[in-house]
Amino acid sequence: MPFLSIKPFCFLHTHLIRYYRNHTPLNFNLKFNFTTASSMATIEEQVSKRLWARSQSESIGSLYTPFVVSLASGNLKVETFRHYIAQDVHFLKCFAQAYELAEECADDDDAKVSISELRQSVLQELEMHGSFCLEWGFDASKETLPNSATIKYTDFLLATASGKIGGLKSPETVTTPYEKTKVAAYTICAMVPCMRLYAFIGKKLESLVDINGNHHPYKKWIDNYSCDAFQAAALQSENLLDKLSVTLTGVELDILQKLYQQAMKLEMEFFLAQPIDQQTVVPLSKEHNRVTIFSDFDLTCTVVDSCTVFADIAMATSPTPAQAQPENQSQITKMRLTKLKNTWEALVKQYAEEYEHLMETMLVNQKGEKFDYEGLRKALEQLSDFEKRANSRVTESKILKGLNLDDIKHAGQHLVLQDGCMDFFRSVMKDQNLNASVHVVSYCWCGDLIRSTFESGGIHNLELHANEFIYEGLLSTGEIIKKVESPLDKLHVFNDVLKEHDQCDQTNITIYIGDSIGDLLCLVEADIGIVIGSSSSLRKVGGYFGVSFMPLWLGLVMKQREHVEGSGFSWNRRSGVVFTVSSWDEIRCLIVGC
Ligand SMILES: Cc1ncc(CN)c(N)n1
Repeated sequence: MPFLSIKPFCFLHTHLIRYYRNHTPLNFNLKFNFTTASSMATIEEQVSKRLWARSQSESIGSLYTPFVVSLASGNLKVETFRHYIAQDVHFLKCFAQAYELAEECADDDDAKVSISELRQSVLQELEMHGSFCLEWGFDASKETLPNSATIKYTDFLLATASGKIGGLKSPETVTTPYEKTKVAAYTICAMVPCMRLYAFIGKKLESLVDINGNHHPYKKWIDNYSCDAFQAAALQSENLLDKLSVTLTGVELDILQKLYQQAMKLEMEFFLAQPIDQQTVVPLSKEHNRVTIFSDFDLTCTVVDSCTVFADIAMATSPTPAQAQPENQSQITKMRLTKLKNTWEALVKQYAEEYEHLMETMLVNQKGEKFDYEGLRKALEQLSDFEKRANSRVTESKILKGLNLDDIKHAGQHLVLQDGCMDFFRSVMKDQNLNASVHVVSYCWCGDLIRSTFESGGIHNLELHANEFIYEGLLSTGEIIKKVESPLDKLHVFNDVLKEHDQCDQTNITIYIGDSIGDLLCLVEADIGIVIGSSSSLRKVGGYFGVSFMPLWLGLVMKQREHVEGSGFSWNRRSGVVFTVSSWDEIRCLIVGC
C-alpha cells in the first residue's frame, strides 16, 4: 500500500481544513473582515466568485449536457439549434425586462448605469439571434411558445425582480430605498450565473473551433460568447452583484446563494430541455445498458490515504503518558508511543526511498513515441514486487496490531471523500436505465474501513476487492489477509470480473477510475479509463510508455464529432488514451447524466 502521501498525525488537521473549505459561510468575510475600504473590495469580489465556485456541479453539468457536447462537436442538428435559438429569444426578452426592473430599484447612479449597459448587451444578443435566423433561414416567429424549462426560468426571474422572494414581504411593500436595493441585488443575482455560465462555455468551446479547422458550423455562436465583449459583460455583472450585496446581512446573503443556485439549476435544465433527435455520446446510460465500473479508493475517492487513518488510530489507541497513573508506567507508555512513531516514520522513509529508486530504474530506456503496453506491464511488475515487500515489512513490524474494529468503523464513517464522490456512487446505484455493477479495487489494508465509509453513505451493494485485517475479538492481530497489493493484483481482479461480464453481455462497457501509477494497467485496459487528480508520477510513467492523457470532456466532444448516425459509439481497450477529470461530477455526468 503506497505510503507516499502519508503525513502522520495530519488526519484530523486535514479534516478540519476540508470541513472549513466546504462550510465557510458566504458572509464569512463580512463577519471577520469589515474594517477598511480596501478589505471591502476583497469582500465585494468574493461574493460572486464564491457563488460561482460553489456551482461547479451545475457548470460541469451544463457542459456535459447532450446539447452542449453536440454543439461543441459541430454535429448538433440544425433543427435543434433553431429550436434552441427560438427558446433563447423568450429567455433574452425576459432578461432585458428584468434589467429594467432592477434599474428602477437600484438607488446608486453607477449601478443604474451599469445595469443599463448590461441591458444594451442583451439587446445586441437578441440582434445576433435575429441574424442567425436570417443566415440559417429560420423563421423565429414560427415557434412562439416557450417550453416549460424556459417558463420556469422566466417566471423565477420576473418573480425575483418584482420582489417575490422567499421570506420577503409582498412586492407592494418593497418601498424603502434599502428594500429596493435589496431587490436589485437579488434580481442581478438571479442573472449573473447565466452570464458567467455562457462566458465559461464560450471559452471552453473556443478552443474547439481550431480543432475543426476553423469551419465550425456554430462558430458565430461560439465567437459571441468567447469574445472579449461578452467576457467583460459577465465580469461587469459580477462586479455589480458584489457592489449591490455589500450591505446585505448574513440572512440576505443566504437568500442570494439560494437564488444563484436556483438560476444555475434552471440554466442547466434549459439545456437539458432542448429536444435532441440524434445519438449522443453522453450520458452512457442512454446507449449502453450494461456498465461495469471499477474504482480505486485511496485518494481516488478519499482526500487522505487510508494509511494515515490507521496511523492515527494506532497512535490514539496507545495510551498517552498523562493517562497512566504511576510514574514508571507513564515512562513506559511514553517509550511505547515514541517507538510506534519511530516505526511508522522508518517504514514511510524506507518506502519513499525505495520508490524513488525504483522510478529511476524503471525509466532508463529511451522514451517511446508509441503506446507500449508490454513495456508498461513489465515496469509495473517491478512495482508489484516492491509493494509486496513494503506490505511484508508492515506486518512484520506489528504496527497494525491492537487496532479496534469499532474505531476503524468509526473512522470509515467519518472519512472525508472527494466532492461529488458519494453522490456519484449513489446515482449509479439507483439509475434505473443502467444495469451497473460497481467494484472498488483497493490496496487498502483493511476492507472494513472502506465498507463502513460507503455504508455510512447508504451504499451497501458494491463489490469490494481489498485486503482484510485479521482480528482476535475486536482487536487486530497485525496480520493482513493479502488480496490486492499491487498493480498486477488490481489487473487480475479487473480481468476476472470482466471475464464473467463479457461472457454474459458483449455490449458491456467497462470504466476504470483511478489516480495513481498502481491504476495504470487497469486504466489502459478499460474501455474508458479515467484519471482523477493530478498525480505527476502517473503522468510521467504513463507518458514514458506512450500513454496519452486527454481531458474527458474534450474526448467526448471528439467522439461525438466522429460519430456517424446509426452506428454505435465505439470505445477501444488498450488504445493508449486515458481521460482526465478534475472532479467526480464529470464522471457522474458521463455515466448517468446531469
Ligand atoms: C439560456 C441563456 N442563458 C444565458 C444567456 C447569455 N445571455 C443566454 N443567451 N441564454
